[in-house]
Amino acid sequence: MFTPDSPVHHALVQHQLRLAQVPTTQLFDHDPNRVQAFNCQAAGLHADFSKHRVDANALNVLIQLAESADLITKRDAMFNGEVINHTEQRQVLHSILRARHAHPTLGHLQTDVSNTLDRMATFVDAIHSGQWRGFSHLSITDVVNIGIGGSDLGPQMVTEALAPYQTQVNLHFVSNVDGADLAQTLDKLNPATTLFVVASKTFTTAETLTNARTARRWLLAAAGTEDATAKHFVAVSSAVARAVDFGITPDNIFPLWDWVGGRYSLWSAIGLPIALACGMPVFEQLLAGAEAMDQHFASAPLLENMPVIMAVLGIFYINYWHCDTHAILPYSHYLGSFTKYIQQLDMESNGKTVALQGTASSGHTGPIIWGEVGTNGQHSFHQLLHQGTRIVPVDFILPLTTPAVSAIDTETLKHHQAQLVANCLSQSRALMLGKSRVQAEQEFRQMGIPDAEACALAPHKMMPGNRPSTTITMHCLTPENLGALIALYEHKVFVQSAIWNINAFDQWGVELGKQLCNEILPVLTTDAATAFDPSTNALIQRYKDAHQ
Ligand SMILES: O=P(O)(O)OC[C@H]1O[C@H](O)[C@H](O)[C@@H](O)[C@@H]1O
Repeated sequence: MFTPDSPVHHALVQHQLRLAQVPTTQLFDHDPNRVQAFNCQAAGLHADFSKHRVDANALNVLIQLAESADLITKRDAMFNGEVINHTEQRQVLHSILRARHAHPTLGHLQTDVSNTLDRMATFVDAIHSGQWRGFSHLSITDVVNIGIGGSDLGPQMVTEALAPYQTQVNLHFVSNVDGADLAQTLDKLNPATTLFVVASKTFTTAETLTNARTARRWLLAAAGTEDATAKHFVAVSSAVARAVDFGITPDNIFPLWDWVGGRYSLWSAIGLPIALACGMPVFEQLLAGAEAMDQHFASAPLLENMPVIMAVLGIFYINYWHCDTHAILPYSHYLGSFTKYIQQLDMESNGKTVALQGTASSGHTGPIIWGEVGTNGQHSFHQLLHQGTRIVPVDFILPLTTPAVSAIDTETLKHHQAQLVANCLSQSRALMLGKSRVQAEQEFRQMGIPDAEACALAPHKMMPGNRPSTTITMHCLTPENLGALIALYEHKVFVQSAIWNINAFDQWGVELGKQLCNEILPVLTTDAATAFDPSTNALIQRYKDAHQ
């Protein structure tokens, strides 16, 4: 448990005070073995933790913090299917979706999973072979995934990340209830060759159902017959009856289970778009990569456990260095949506103020996650990372090689990749080294600026340095490595929740907005009187005036 008055807590306060006085470069000077000691290798990923503001003593105490929170017991409880999501009375078993080896007690769930994978394979094959035909007997060329949150971000991020593996249908994702999202997608498509995947675990999500109904009207207007729904709509849901009520044929509904959280669901049939775009073998490679990370998390000693080290370092910065935010900066164009995906995973899981027992949690919990692909962020917000008043710990994610592309020859592509890598390594180095007053003055003098003025201007060029980062590298962004990377973050989030003693698997905060939306919507669309707070009433009036 995360108890602020414990000896471990006091030790960490002292370590922070001590380490705040030690430049990171000095940590390297004191420990010639630091690069080897502060790195971790697992499931095709390598993490360099050596640029962090910790030494072996501090890291040992952080690991004690994890031990004192009963991390190992909690981890095993999750993998063994105990009901750890106590507010929803649910097991948390996304790991079963990717477990190839027979689980000692959860074999019945593995059977359901494997039956669903078989159904997915048959379906994907029918689409790819052209055997599945639309209302006018044409085969399917385009698939539109209609879903939001966990029923959108995962498959969207993965298909983008695995773009070099895409050989089959064209994929589109519609999530926003703003009609422009669906309209812009439909504008490009031919109803006769378009298939919709309505992805919703609960099948109650208003945005998804509104988009799905409008898409169905668009289809039926072209097809002229209700029968077309069965040929152009499939669903992924744990609420099969609701999907049937919507008009989707039972044979076209892929199941999902309440032991899979929405933001952990891309490994289930929610990943159908991934299999449709890249093929079932690629989807299975993704699962295999995640399983390799599960095995590492389940068995490696805590001090050599990649998600555990990431998690405890994160806690050190949040609770002892008082860092509020954490940047995720992937140096890969293919990982353009990775940060957005981790935002949901991390912030929806650990954005909590209540401990498991219902009391207020002690200290801050989940970080504010933000970021952008390198090198774009460098020309935008990195200024704040280098010279802003706040320390922002960073994860740099760097595939070392990039897959061949058709429009650029291999040598030129290699040249681009070298520049990308040089940028990534320079950023983590610059964050760590900063720039001293002497260096800054010298640079101004070299520009021909007189001494006195160079001294006066120097503070503007100075950078504090000692800003911490992890660099995660992999040989290439393969499906396996991507699976491992996602699972790494899932487990990092879990470890932090275990130490903060919060439930990472519910999301009651999201519900209030949904409830209030259900109250406001009828007032916007009918003559019902507004009876909310004065600000909301006035805003509703502005909406009504705009629609006079
Ligand atoms: O899949 P659905 O039931 O439609 O839910 C979609 C999303 O809804 C809510 O916003 C939840 O907070 C998310 O965790 C979930 O992924």
